[in-house]
Amino acid sequence: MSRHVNDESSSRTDDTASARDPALAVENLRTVFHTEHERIHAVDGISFEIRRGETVGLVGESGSGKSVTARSILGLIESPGEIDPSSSIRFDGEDITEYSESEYESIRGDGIAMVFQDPLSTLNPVYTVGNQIKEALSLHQGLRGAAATERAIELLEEVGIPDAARRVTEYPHQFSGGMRQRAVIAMALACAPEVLICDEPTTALDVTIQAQIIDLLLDLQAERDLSILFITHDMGVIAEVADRVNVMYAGEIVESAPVEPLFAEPKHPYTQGLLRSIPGMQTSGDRLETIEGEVPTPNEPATSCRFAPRCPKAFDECSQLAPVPTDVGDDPDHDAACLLYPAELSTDEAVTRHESAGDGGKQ
Ligand SMILES: Nc1ncnc2c1ncn2[C@@H]1O[C@H](COP(=O)(O)OP(=O)(O)OP(=O)(O)O)[C@@H](O)[C@H]1O
Ligand code: NI
Repeated sequence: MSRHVNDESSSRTDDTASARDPALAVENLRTVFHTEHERIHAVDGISFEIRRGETVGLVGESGSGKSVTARSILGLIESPGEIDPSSSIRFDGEDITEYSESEYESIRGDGIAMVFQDPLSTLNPVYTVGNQIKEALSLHQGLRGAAATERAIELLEEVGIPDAARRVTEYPHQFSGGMRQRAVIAMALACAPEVLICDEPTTALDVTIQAQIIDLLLDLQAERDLSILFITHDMGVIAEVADRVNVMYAGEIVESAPVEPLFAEPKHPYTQGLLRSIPGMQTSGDRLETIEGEVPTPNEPATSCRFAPRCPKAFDECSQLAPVPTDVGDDPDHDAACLLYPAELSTDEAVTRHESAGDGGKQ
């Protein structure tokens, strides 16, 4: 959402534009679930990009729409869910939201791979870990037999599994939780993806193992120039992994910034609340704060700020007008969807700005 008109036109005239194009560009993604009684706007008009070799974090409390975003990118939304036709997800120069199931199959794994929270949802208990990696290698790289076995062992070594030549013949239940997640990452790498989506990949693991898996992902990214979308509800993890952060709330991105300014100067009251709720981040002497209340289910179109009922800074207009992503100050890379911004304007002026941007598009 920081794609300002000038950036776009200048990159088009540049010879190296394609090399600098983002690996993945999500624009105005809307994913709706039609249930018997309501329409749930699980992802409600979000835009972000992942550049090559970059890790973009998507962070927010439970129910904010992170996993639906990931599943939308991979073409895994099933009835009663639907991606609105006005949405676009560009990968390799094409809008993949228009892909058929067989076209999606051709990019899943090869182009965009995913690592889930629970490795057992990816690993099949009845096949050895090695055979599952070899299956991926055969499908995506055309490798079979001894060459595939050799490559599977290499991949297990690459993800830090000791004694890989022996473990390649073992079953998932013979692996510990951390080793299983490493094996899943090896499977994802077997497809040599450009983009890796990690949905809470460390949430089920204890803290030490969690740190090891994060280190592994960062190493692999540097070696393979991977673009990573890292989904978590944990601000502490985001601080370690992300180059850029998108904060999600009730289907919307409420703040977007490179990681340093996001932590140093969070602008959206929701981000400020999330940061106060991580141990060690609150001002000394304060008790650990959590944000009161829960993420509402976005079952109506946004006609107000969805965070307003929980927001300590809310004023009347917040419940009457939906804010749009806005530059918060001088940094064009730092946006917040909040009526408090742009900060240099008076509240009335800012409200008017959001009103007209909401009618005619974004800022
Ligand atoms: N199949 C479905 N049918 C109806 N609603 C759904 C479906 N899948 C997700 N939702 C709704 O979409 C919203 C976003 O869910 P999502 O799983 O993306 O949240 P999340 O941010 O990943 O949360 P968590 O941190 O708990 O994983 C929620 O309100 C959820 O109830
Ligand atoms: Ni989720």
